[in-house]
Amino acid sequence: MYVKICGITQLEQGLAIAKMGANCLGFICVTSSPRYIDSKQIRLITDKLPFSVDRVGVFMGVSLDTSVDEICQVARQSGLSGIQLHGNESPEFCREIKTKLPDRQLIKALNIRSSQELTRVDAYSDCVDAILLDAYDPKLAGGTGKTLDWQMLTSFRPPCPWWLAGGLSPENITNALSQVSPDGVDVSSGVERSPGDKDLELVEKFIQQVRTLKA
Ligand SMILES: O=C(O)c1ccccc1N[C@@H]1O[C@H](COP(=O)(O)O)[C@@H](O)[C@H]1O
Repeated sequence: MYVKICGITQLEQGLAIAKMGANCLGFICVTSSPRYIDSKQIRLITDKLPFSVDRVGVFMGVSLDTSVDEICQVARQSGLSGIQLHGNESPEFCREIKTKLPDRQLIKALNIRSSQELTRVDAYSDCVDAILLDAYDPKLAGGTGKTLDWQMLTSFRPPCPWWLAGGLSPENITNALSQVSPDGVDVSSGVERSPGDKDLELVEKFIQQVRTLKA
């Protein structure tokens, strides 16, 4: 199972988490987030990471008016291998990013309120590499610590890979994975002391639990 640890802001923590066996580190490129990190700081971390570890930037493409070109520029400057779109980006916006950066992994995050909203996935499954499902919050796009209703996802099998996010932690990951079968999991606030400051013990516990359940 693919494990992404998101909201990395410190070099030493990023390197330690890579050593623990995370498949991917996430960097928040949304300026309004308390986990925001700029291109220069991301580059200092990505330059030192092993090539085997993916490095994904999290963006909000439309609602904060970050254009395709700005995202591409940050991706290149930061040495990102992937882009996670966590705003109201359309499938066309995703296609434009994929055309300009064909070699980067593209993940579209959707904040889901109800089982009816799962059909939103259909419009994206042919233009992204993975769909990420996160919980809905009226004020914040992500990093909220809110969980999805896992019960509504027990038979969720989209035509593309999908990752489970939203309020995951070492305490609830076993329960979550006993109900749903994602291709990957993504965690941020559930393994930190304060926004952007990861608790390495919690990160290790989280990764170990996932590896015990799903190799
Ligand atoms: O973490 C943030 O501050 C953030 C800001 C804007 C968009 C997305 C953000 N984080 C993403 O939210 C999910 C779930 O986080 P959590 O585990 O519930 O804290 C995750 O994909 C982060 O990448």
